[in-house]
Amino acid sequence: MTTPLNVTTHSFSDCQAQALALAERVATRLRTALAERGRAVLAVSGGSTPKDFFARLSRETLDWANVHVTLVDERWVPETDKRSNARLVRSQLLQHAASAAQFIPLYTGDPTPEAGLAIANARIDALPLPFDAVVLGMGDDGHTASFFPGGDHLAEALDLDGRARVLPMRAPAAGEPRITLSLPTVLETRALYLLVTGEKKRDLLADVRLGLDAAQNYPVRAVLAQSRVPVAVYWCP
Ligand SMILES: O=C(O)[C@H](O)[C@@H](O)[C@H](O)[C@H](O)COP(=O)(O)O
Repeated sequence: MTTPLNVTTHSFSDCQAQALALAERVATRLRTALAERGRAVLAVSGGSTPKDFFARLSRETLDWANVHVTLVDERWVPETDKRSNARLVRSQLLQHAASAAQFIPLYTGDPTPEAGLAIANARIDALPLPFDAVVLGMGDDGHTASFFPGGDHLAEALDLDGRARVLPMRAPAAGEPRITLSLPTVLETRALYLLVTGEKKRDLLADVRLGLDAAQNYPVRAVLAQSRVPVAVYWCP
């Protein structure tokens, strides 16, 4: 029995075309927000996939000084660490025109995400939500954000009625302790994008759509099967 998904998929023959198309789409979303509300709010994910997207988006001409940029999730490391998503965003996205954006990191410098949770929650609470765009990635294990299989706060993070905006997350496949927006906060957006590459991730998404038993526990399924906001998947080989 297939899973009714709130998803449209945009497939590209090459990943530069994918990156450019998403950058143009997100830039349009930001320009609309700036025109209508005088400000825009963007949340992006880390990992290796978004580098080309970030490079393209960083060159888009718009009023970046009135754009708030934050992270969907973060590895609990300082920005001096190569694993830092804040480091990735500062070096790949907040360059060129986008260097003027207001960046709100999640890492607080506290020894653990649990210790930094109140500050991180306050930072997200202070944003003029809803987001205008949220860009997710996905791992080969079906995680997205830091919603990892076996995560210690996974059930709470995926609770659509949950009240926490940000949660700590420790999981076997997560590497460092993480901090992540909760699913209801990820879904508090005018537009939601899932940026994925490669056949393995394409097939994983197909398994979710087909409702295969193996896919039932992929955390990304919670994002694809919800009915609050449509998901636009951007895929390239
Ligand atoms: O902190 C992170 O790693 C991300 O936020 C995470 O959710 C990422 O999007 C996936 O792990 C995909 O990572 P790749 O793009 O490296 O495959």
